[in-house]
Amino acid sequence: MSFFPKILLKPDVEAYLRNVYNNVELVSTLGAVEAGRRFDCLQHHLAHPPSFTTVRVNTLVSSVDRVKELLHEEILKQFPGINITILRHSRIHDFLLIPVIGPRRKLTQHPVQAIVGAQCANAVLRGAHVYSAGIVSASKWMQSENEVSVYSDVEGKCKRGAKEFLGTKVFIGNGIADLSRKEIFCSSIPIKGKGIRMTEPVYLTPSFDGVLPGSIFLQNLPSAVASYVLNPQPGERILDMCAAPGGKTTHIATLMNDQGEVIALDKIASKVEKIKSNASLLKLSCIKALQFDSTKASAQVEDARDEGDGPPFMAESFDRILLDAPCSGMGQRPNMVCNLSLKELTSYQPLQRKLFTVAVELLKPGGVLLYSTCTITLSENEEQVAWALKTFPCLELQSQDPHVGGVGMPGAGLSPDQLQLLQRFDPSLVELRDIDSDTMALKDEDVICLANKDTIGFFIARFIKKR
Ligand SMILES: C[S@@+](CC[C@H](N)C(=O)[O-])C[C@H]1O[C@@H](n2cnc3c(N)ncnc32)[C@H](O)[C@@H]1O
Repeated sequence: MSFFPKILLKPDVEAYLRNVYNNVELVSTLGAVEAGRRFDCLQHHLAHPPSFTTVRVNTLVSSVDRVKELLHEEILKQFPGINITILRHSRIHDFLLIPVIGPRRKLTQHPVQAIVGAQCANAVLRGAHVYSAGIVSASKWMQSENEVSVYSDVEGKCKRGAKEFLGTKVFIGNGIADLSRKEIFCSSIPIKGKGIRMTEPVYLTPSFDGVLPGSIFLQNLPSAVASYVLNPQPGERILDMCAAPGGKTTHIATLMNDQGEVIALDKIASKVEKIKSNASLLKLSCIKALQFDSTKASAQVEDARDEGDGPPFMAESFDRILLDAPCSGMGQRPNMVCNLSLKELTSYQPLQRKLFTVAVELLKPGGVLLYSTCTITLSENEEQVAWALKTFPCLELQSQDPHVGGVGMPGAGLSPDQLQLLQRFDPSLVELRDIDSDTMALKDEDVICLANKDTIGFFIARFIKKR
C-alpha cells in the first residue's frame, strides 16, 4: 500500500508527457536535470489536491468580508480546535483562499476498511464525504457507526462487494460508517446518500456542500483568472462557446454587474440545464444558456437570424468571446489514476481549431478572444497559439491582467516575448511540500504566491482582433 503516490498513467501516455516536459527547446533553456526534476514534480502534484480550496464570492449578493466571516464560523464548526486562516486574494478581488492541510501522515489506520473507486477518492481528497455508490468493497464485519479506514482502488481492480482486497490501495483517511456492509451490498433497492462520514481525511478540507447557497461558488483559481483576463464590461455582448457547467459564464455575468448579454452554449443538453440552474442560484439574469454545437455557431449570411437571436450568429457580432475549449483535462487535480489513452489525449487539437476558427469569425474587430484549457500539453496550448497567429493575421497576442501564473512553455516555436504574454499554471513549478501550521505562519503575500502556483494545470491566451 503506497501512501504518497504519483499519478498512475498508461506507459505510452507517460512517455508522451515526459517528452513534452523534456522537449529540445525546454531542455536547452533549463538543462536536462531540471527538466526531469520538474516532470517528477508534475506527476506527484497531479495525484494530490491543490494546496488551497478556492471560493468565489457572488459579489452581487454578498460582501467578500461577510462571506469570509461566515465561512470561518463554518470551518470552526467542521473542525473544532483547528485554526485555519481564510485569506482574501490580493489581485482576484472576489476570491477567498482556504489552506488544505496535509498530507497528514500520522493518522492511525483502523482494522475495518472500505475500498472506494478512484473518482470517489478524488472527491474525498477535495473535501467530500464517501457516498455509498462510491464504495466498492468493505470489511465483512463493517457495521454502521464503525470507525473505518478508507482506501482508493487506484488500479480499478477491486471486485464490487469483495470482503477483502489485496491489490494496490492508497489510504485517503478515516471516517465513521453510516451504513453496514450488508446495507450497502445486499439491499434490494439501490442505496443512495452518504456511506461514510470522513472525520480524519488525509487532506483536511472543509466541505461547503450546501453552505451559503447563492453566495459562494467553488472554483479553481485559474478559472477565475480567465474571466478577469477576458475583462467583460457591463452592456457588452459576450459569447461563452463551451460553457457548462457555467463557472466562468456566471463569473463573467457577475463582473458585468448582470448588465448586457452573456450567451452560453454547450453541446450537451443536460449540461445546459446545469448552466441554467447555476445562473438562477446565483440570481443572474443576463445569461442565455442554449444547447448548440459551437463548431456550427457562425452563420452563413443567408441563414443568419435577426441580431439578438441565434445561434447560428452573424459574423463579427460579439464584443468578447471565451473559448474554454474541450481538452484532455490533464491539469485536473487530484487525479491518482488517469485512464486516458494516448489516442484520446492527442485527439483534441482539430476540434479546438474548428472552434477557434468560429470564434475568430464571430468576434467584432477590436474584440477580445480568450482561449483557455485545463491541460498541460503543448499541442493543446502553446502549439495552438502558434497555429492561430500563423492562420489568422488579424489576431494579435496580448498581455494579461492579472498575470499571477507562470509564462508559456518553450517547445512550440514561440518567441520569448510571446511566451511572456501567455499564462500557464503548471504544477511542475511547485516545490514538493506538506501544508501544515508552519505554512499558515507565512506572510500573507507568500501564502498568496503559493496559492497562485499550486493550482490545477491551466492555460490562458488572450488575443485581440485588429480593426
Ligand atoms: C472545459 S469544459 C467547460 C467548462 C466551463 N467553461 C466552466 O468554466 O464551467 C468544456 C465544455 O465544452 C463542451 N463542448 C464540447 N464540444 C463542444 C461543442 N462542439 N460545442 C459546444 N460545447 C462543446 C463540453 O460539453 C464541456 O461542457
